[in-house]
Amino acid sequence: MAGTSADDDAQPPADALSENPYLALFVPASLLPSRSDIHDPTSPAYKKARRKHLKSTRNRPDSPLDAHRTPFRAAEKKYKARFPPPDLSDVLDLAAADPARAQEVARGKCNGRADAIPCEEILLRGEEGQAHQRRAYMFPGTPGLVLLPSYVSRADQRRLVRWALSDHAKHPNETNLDTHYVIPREGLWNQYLNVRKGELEDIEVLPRAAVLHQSNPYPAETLPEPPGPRKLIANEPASPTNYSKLVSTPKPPAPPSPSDTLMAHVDRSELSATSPLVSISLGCAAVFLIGGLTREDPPTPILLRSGDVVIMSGPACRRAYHSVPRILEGILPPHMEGSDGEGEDARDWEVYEEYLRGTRININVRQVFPKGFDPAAGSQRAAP
Ligand SMILES: O=C(O)CCC(=O)C(=O)O
Ligand SMILES: [Fe+2]
Repeated sequence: MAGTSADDDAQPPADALSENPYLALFVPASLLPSRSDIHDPTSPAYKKARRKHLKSTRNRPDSPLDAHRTPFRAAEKKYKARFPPPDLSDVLDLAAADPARAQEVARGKCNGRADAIPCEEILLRGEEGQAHQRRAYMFPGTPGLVLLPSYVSRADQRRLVRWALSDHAKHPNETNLDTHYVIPREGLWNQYLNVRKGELEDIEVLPRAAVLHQSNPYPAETLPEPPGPRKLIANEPASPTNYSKLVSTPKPPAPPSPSDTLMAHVDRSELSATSPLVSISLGCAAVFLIGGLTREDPPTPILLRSGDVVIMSGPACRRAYHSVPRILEGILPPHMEGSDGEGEDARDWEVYEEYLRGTRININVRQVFPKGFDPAAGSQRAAP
């Protein structure tokens, strides 16, 4: 976070105050934007970032994707931009209207707006009269999309972070790193924890290519290309009829990605194109874009914060283009900081916090096979 001085603290965040009536009540001066803030065009930080940006883009060739920039691609480029930092005022940010999340919102250098996108609010059943009754939001522009802001409790968010890193990202589960590296059975995260505790000497993680160079299961034309301008992905959607063919074709390893963002794609691996997908966001906030069945449909931008849940359901939404072009790294909600919990929660949280500060974790649950489909036989079972 940018450093502050007494002088810096005297500057009120004019735009933020006009957007969020709760800010004035909750924001400690140390959290207000400072003169060393990249969002302030008069600050030295902004000028330095501008010089760096001009220098780094001087001789860069245009990506072939930019020759015809679809509305989806244009939106991705906008939110990806490092300089100048993107304006998020057209991004839906429901936390901006929730007094319970005012501190979390106040930390952001760029926030969205609670009224940026038309949506319909529904009070969740069975929560009437509770202090913080949770709500769901539906979108007339994207049928099948449901957003449940702040659905996961703060304690559960911390539990899920531990579960994702320590319990889930290890054998027998596969991660994208398994494609390129020989990963220890206890998983990279647990190995890292043991090294930090001094219980284990650091082990070098070797690229698979270095270990298995003599037996490459992939035909030469499917090998990943070196990182370069991004290419559009258009895999054949899975279905009960082409399932056997798809599973018997080796999947080429994905090229190494320069960052944690997720390019526009349609979820095509599920044979069931209509069962709902449930997605939980943890850690740093991110801009999520969801469009239509082609990249020509302009996407809806939504800021997903820690604890938010998205449900993608129905044929239009399950096969809609979506992406995560931006993680707002460096800023965590207050409840993801500090080991002030009890028991399990207080145990070595520091290392999780340190990791999360630059990261967003997404956990999603999806049904791959339709009811009655037998993956071993590769066919639909006859109805009983
Ligand atoms: O990170 C997200 O919110 C979306 C993840 C996603 O689209 C995917 O895993 O297919
Ligand atoms: Fe996806």
